[in-house]
Amino acid sequence: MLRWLTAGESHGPALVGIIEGMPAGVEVVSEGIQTALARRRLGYGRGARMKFEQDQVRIIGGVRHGRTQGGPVAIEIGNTEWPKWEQVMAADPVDQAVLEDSARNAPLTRPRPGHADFTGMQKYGFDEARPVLERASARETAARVALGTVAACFLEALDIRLVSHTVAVASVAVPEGSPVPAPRDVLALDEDPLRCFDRETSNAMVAEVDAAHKEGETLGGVVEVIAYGLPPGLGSYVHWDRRLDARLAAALMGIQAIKGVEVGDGFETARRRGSAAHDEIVREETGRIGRASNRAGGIEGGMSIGDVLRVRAAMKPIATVPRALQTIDVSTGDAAKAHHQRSDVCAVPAAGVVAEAMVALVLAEAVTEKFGGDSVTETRRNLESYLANIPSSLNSVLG
Ligand SMILES: Cc1cc2nc3c(=O)[nH]c(=O)nc-3n(C[C@H](O)[C@H](O)[C@H](O)COP(=O)(O)O)c2cc1C
Ligand SMILES: C=C(O[C@@H]1CC(C(=O)O)=C[C@@H](OP(=O)(O)O)[C@H]1O)C(=O)O
Repeated sequence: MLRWLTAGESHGPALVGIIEGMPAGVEVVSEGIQTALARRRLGYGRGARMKFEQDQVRIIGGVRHGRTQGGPVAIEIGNTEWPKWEQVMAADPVDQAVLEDSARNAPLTRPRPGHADFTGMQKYGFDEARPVLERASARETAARVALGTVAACFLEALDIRLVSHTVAVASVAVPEGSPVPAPRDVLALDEDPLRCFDRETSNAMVAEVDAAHKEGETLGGVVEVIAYGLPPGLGSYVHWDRRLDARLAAALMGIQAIKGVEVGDGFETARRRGSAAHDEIVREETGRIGRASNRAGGIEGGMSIGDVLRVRAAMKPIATVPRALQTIDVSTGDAAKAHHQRSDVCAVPAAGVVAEAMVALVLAEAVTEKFGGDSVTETRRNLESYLANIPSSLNSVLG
């Protein structure tokens, strides 16, 4: 069983992630995690905070000399901005006079529509939004990306590789039928300002972000995660919570601001007739039993079919709109404008990197569930044995 948790606040000293159940022998190094975290900070339209704040990675358990040991892997992501927040976010009680003097501690009583502020205050009994936004903030996704990197290293040892890219920013979308990126395209994707695989669309996305910025607006969009090298049979049709599509949807919906998930052609499939909706089963030149298309996104019956997996997540526009929205100042009861100091205009490229991490975690969990193994060598042996034992009349596996 693979399980994982994160802890920490947006302006706290550090975030912490723990992943338990990772087999021994997975190659993991701090530098790899640091690189993944740097990718999460990329993207045209992110706010000033992404530039001045740095993530400081420290693996504090479960890895020795670059390999997992079978125990829980714990990763700390220190925040270089902590000294500025030491009083406001102190775990232990702080002198009230010091807090009252601190501009940073000014009560946030004008909750932002679209964020967790208002309902979080009602639910947890706070009279201002600071304690809510500290945990609701997507800063927490840094810990998920760190854990997702460990999951991706495990998957890579089994020749399963993931790629994510931006397919839409607001209404600017890559043309229907555009080529999808492969693992070899990751460097080029990371160099693109929007992590978009289509140069012309990327230019139009940059213009869209610029226009939104100028007008005090924010934007959402759509990201896609693609996984290559999956065996058939991860997940199951036998129970709703064992379905791979259900688990991927929950994981992606669990990312802040994600409001929709599509598997394969998703909503477009619902508009098609049956004969144009499914992926016909064909004998390929290699003798392998394959599919004539990939509309289903590599999942049927809640199981991976051994084809390329494609899932998409739709992100709503950033809630902290510079052209601030109507709210109520809960300290006076009067109508007011929602609080706004700074924010991202568009964080869709970062959401793609987070989505990739979430998909890696779900796939790693599904792999450990099906193939087990206390070491990655054992997992690999079990996977190869399973593939070798699929009867030739059913063989959809290459090589
Ligand atoms: C990578 C990333 C960056 C984000 N940056 C901001 C931001 O700068 N300002 C903001 O108000 N919301 C930002 N959000 C979105 C909020 O976290 C999100 O709107 C909030 O949690 C409420 O969304 P929910 O209703 O889906 O929970 C970001 C989300 C992600 C995934
Ligand atoms: C810090 C990160 O994202 C933050 C996520 C976020 C939010 O409300 O979700 C709001 C912004 O923070 P602030 O309100 O302090 O400017 C983002 O910068 C990060 O991704 O590392």
